[in-house]
Amino acid sequence: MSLVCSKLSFSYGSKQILNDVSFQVKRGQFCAILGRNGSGKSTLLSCLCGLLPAGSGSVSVAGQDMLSAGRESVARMMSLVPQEHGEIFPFSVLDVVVMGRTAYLGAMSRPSEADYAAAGDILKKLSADHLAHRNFNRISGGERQCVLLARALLQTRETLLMDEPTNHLDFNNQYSLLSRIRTLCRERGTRVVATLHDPNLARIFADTVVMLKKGTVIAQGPCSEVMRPCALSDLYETPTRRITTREGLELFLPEKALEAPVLDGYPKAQSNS
Ligand SMILES: Nc1ncnc2c1ncn2[C@@H]1O[C@H](COP(=O)(O)OP(=O)(O)OP(=O)(O)O)[C@@H](O)[C@H]1O
Repeated sequence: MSLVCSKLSFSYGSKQILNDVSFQVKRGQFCAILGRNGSGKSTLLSCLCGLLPAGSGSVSVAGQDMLSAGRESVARMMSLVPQEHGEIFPFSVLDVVVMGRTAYLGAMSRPSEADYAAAGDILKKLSADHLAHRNFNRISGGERQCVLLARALLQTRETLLMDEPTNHLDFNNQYSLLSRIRTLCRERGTRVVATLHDPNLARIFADTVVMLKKGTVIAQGPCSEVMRPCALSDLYETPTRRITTREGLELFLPEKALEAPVLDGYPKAQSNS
């Protein structure tokens, strides 16, 4: 019961953005997509859920072909939390979350009390129930991110696509949110495909990683096997070192951080590769 992306390609006009991208994500697994700015991460998410038409290749979820499926069928199998979220009609947060039920409603029907209860329940699980009656346009960027995550979780239990979910979040909330997402997905068996800019967040929270360089997958597999300094040096085109904490946690830093003048006067960082 996997999401299977096979030989997916996409171009904007004559500019090839994705080249034969293939990977799989099982139920309950968190897959991080890593790559430099402009490497095609957001484009990949848009192609997976049919917002952009793939030039070739296939995408299936639990054996169901997503590229030929109708919008509602796709929406029941995949939900996308976008990177940017501008102002919308001044809906309450609860109304925005309940929009996650749209794919399940008939043309003229309205969300039921049960839909609203489920929306409130998801907000509570994300510790965001205090926002329920606020105007969506008047909450902070990080709070909006959380509300759109709640909407996506209400939309489907199958697959969550997240474009830079930590974008608007402070240092503490980045860890809180990813930790909650991982727990929720394990409990519900939801697959997560998330683009991340910080390889350390991927190392801590993801099960698998796909490294995308100029639209081509250069490495993929379990984080513990694939996330090596040489692979990250190649991906980000900057020499990268691994630092292992006393607790055994592996973290990565570009060498330029270790050489930065700010380290003057501090004990030298212990790096082991
Ligand atoms: N509408 C568009 N028309 C033409 N080219 C585009 C369009 N949108 C994006 N691109 C180009 O496609 C490439 C991939 O963009 P994409 O947004 O997928 O990269 P990304 O890896 O998500 O980048 P970032 O990490 O900066 O968000 C970039 O070269 C970008 O300039």
